[in-house]
Amino acid sequence: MSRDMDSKNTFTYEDVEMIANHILEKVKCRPKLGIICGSGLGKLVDLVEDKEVLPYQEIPGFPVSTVPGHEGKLVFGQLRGKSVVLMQGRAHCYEGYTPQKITLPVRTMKMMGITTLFVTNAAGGVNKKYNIGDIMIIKDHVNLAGFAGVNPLVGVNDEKFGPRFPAMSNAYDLGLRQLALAKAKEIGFSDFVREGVYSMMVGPNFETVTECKILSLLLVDATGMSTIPEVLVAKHCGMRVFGMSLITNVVISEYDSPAHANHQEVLETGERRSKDLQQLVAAIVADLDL
Ligand SMILES: O=P(O)(O)O[C@@H]1C[C@H](O)[C@@H](CO)O1
Ligand SMILES: Nc1nc2[nH]cnc2c(=O)[nH]1
Repeated sequence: MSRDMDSKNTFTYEDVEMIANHILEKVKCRPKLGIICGSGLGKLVDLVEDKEVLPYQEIPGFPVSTVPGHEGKLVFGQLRGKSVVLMQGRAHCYEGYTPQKITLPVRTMKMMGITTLFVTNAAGGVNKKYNIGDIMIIKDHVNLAGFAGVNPLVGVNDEKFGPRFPAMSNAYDLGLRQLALAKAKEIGFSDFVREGVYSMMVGPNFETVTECKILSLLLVDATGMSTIPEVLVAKHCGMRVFGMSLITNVVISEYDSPAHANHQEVLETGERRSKDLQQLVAAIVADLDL
């Protein structure tokens, strides 16, 4: 397929179909479950057996992540007896990509037959009860980037993807949230697994103190720089969505505090919690009906 796809910022239905077919020609696996791994969470691929790996550079049009903690590989294989594809790393708008480009992999997964999407991310804890290392099951989001016009669904709408005005009141599937909470209890994780609201600003800077105070007033529990564009596109094309944030740091909400957020802490918390995240994801996937 032509590499012209790489310079595109928006993709037609036919473009996405071509990219999906290109991938399916290269791998044997035919998954129904897709998992996007957030910053420092790429070790989730350790759960996968019979791996088939495609670097994003080899997939026409796919944005390549430039951020440490995002490998940039599509990993197919078996996870607890289920066929799965993991995105080991994602691209973000703050890297200079359009919202349509960072969500191309989601539409491509849909076209490859994925019906359920798990999205994960590293996030800063806004809720004062949250601790570093907590896992938050996402029950809803506040699309702050969307308030500023950053939304992958802006533009011409092709009904073959989904409706012009998609509902988002049920973005994070209730059944999957209940399954995740039940599994967390079963494996003894209830003390650090919570349910809450995620928000996204484009980044790449972390929040100011006043921004953190505003997030708290907006009922946000954890904040990051990703996930929401992917969820909007996944819901638009009819996928079932489940989301999880690892609380890698707590946001700074006191003026004149000497503490500050940094990406190293984000990666270190991801590393420290990677086994727990693997255990929880494996337990959920084992009982998932696809
Ligand atoms: O890809 P995610 O949302 O997990 O990454 C978060 C947001 C930034 O990319 C990075 C900041 O440390 O972590
Ligand atoms: N915006 C934002 N993104 C994050 N990703 C990980 N931690 C944070 C944070 O504190 N703020």
